[in-house]
Amino acid sequence: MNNVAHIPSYLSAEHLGPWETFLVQIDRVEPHLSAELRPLTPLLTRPMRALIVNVPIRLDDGEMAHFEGYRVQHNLARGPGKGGIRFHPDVTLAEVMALSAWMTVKNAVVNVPFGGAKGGVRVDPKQLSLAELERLTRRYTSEIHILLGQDKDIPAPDINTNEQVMAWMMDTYSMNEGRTSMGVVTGKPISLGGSLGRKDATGRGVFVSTVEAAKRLGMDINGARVAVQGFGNVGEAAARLFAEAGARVVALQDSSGAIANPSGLDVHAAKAWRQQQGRLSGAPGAETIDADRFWSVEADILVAAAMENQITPAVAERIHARILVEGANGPTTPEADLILQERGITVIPDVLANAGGVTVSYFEWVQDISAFFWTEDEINARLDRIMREAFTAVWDAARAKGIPLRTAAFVLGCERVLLAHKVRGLYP
Ligand SMILES: NC(=O)C1=CN([C@@H]2O[C@H](COP(=O)(O)OP(=O)(O)OC[C@H]3O[C@@H](n4cnc5c(N)ncnc54)[C@H](OP(=O)(O)O)[C@@H]3O)[C@@H](O)[C@H]2O)C=CC1
Ligand SMILES: O=C(O)CCC(=O)C(=O)O
Repeated sequence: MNNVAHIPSYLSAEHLGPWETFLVQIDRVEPHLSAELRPLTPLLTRPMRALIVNVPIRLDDGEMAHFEGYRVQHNLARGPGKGGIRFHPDVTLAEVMALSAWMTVKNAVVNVPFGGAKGGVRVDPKQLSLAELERLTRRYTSEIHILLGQDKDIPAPDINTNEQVMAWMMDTYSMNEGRTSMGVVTGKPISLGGSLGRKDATGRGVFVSTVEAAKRLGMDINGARVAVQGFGNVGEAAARLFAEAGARVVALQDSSGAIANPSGLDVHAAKAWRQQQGRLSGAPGAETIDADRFWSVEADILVAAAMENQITPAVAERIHARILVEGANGPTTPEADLILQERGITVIPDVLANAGGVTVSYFEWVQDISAFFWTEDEINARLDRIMREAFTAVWDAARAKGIPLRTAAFVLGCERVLLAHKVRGLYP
């Protein structure tokens, strides 16, 4: 069956966006699923639940503003919903559906006991004051309250949301419940039941999975040239960890533009500059380059840690790197994926490469529920082990079957999800 042919009635064909990418990925993986589980594939091509909410807030000047928000639970077969909350002007239902579906696959790839969910509000948070952002977060949390709970659906940070936003979400949920619920949100501040290691966890997972790939490809991380798109939670931590391991970070990009230095950038100085100026471009010790030139920079490893659909066919033709690591969700279009494959570029797919964040979110949830907290060394050691094991399982399956890492990761994740459905049994 061609899953792309299946479009839910609430999405128009023109507005499929990243959901179409997900459906193409499912089309590509379906022939490789076991004969026993393949007939259940349609369960993955429809989200289980999608809630659309209006988020009205009073702005500081007394005017009312309305924002559209979403929480989608794609699949709950393996456990409560888990996935981040995005505040961005381009958020759509189709995007949140895709992000929730990638969470389903990702959570299964690293075998954490969660289903897939994701949420978002179509808003440019850079235009809001801190007080407006807090009102928006609290109202959105109240509107999606009916879906939330530590055993139902557990949000976390994503683009433009951080520890403070998670603290407001946890507080709003707790106020509405009349009790303090630590485990309802992860990525919280340490002072509020957050976990050591969560802040860097996604970047750390990106780093660990790249080290594993480099080992198998005979590439030394020490001295390797690395370019990173996105310098937020994921990209900054990844760039820092690569630099600490002796790699040369030769280019960085945020939404303001790109900076490059073939001899290596000072990641700490770039971070300090961005904190002061609110942008990367113009950072000292680097050449500010055209955003499009970023993709042609001579690098061995390219980390995409910004948004979806960044690696288009035109970009895929120009990439120099031997390894593309998807720190972001859905950065590569399905057409570009085929070009990268033909060009022999190893793509470490999002559902594996960026799974470090949700893995430490799982640790945070376990710590909150058991009210017993671990050391950072324990957390990092457990994270590294889970990432290495997941990478090895995906790499070995890809080599054994002669398929790309993305397809192998999807086979692993989708089969775990479909097996849960099969064992639970479908309603007659
Ligand atoms: N946070 C997490 O734990 C996880 C995040 N991810 C994924 O990683 C990606 C990044 O998330 P996260 O780091 O949390 O988000 P942040 O909001 O912390 O950072 C996003 C970064 O991407 C940059 N960016 C946005 N749009 C563009 C663009 N068009 N071109 C270049 N750079 C751009 C932003 O620049 P600027 O600040 O200038 O706007 C910022 O530097 C997303 O795809 C997210 O879904 C995946 C797993 C877990
Ligand atoms: O930490 C989490 O629960 C989810 C993080 C996330 O949104 C993602 O992995 O894309």
